[in-house]
Amino acid sequence: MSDNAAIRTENLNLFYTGGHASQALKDINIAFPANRLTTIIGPSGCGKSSLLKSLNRLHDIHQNTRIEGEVYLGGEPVYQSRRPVPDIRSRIGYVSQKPTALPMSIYRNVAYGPRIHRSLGKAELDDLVETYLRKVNLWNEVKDRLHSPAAQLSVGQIQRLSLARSLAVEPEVLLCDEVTSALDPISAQKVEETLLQLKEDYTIIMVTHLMHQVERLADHVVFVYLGEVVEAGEARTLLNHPGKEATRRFVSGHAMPDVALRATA
Ligand SMILES: Nc1ncnc2c1ncn2[C@@H]1O[C@H](COP(=O)(O)OP(=O)(O)OP(=O)(O)O)[C@@H](O)[C@H]1O
Repeated sequence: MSDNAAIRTENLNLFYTGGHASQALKDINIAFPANRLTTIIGPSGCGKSSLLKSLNRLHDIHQNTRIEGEVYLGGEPVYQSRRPVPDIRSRIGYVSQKPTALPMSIYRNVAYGPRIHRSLGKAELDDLVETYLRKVNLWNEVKDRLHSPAAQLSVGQIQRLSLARSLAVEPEVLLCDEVTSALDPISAQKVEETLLQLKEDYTIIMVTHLMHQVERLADHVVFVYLGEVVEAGEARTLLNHPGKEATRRFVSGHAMPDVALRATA
């Protein structure tokens, strides 16, 4: 287990217990290194998003899931914890593939989380909003219309605003679920550039389908297949010299055998 892990899982299992009961994650033991960008890759339906969401207890909002095992954030348990779940989530930000603006101004989108967690004066909030809009390279585009509805921004701008909103509560870890998949190529490039800057200061864990994005952004890669971690390691090594046959097939673009998950007995 890596000493510099920001977040790690221990014997993590996830079951969907609804009509089509299945085990989506099986005995996941994985460490995500601090201040690195880790991409989670694998064929469609193999459990990438399920793994990402299990890291900040996003499955809690669905009744038909069961989690076994544990996630440790900086050594503290995420599941067997006495802290309220919103406290835990404030330490692990999540940005989804669907760019979403809260129905309020650009300014208030960024100030929303910090206002819940801390009491801040106007000058402090102004500073905070500018800081996080700058961090996501959006400040210059919106500084003259901070109090306009955020919904008036382009989809690509809204995705960078979503990043700013997540970062404004000062998480240690940022989870990104295919955050460029809904964007045009130029907007996607801007988000990628932002992530490259952010990874200096944050632990970023990102699900992506795009191998060229993995090559551009990843320091570390986790390859998931059929709900299991097949292989994880330093990006260049894993991509160029995979240790497992399944990884080699996937990174070289071969079709993978059926990824339908096995039903639980
Ligand atoms: N809420 C749910 N209830 C039941 N099954 C689910 C639920 N969410 C996901 N699954 C199933 O769990 C498996 C893993 O899904 P998941 O979305 O984690 O895969 P993925 O690798 O992220 O896929 P993709 O790349 O297509 O987004 C799939 O078989 C999926 O159908």
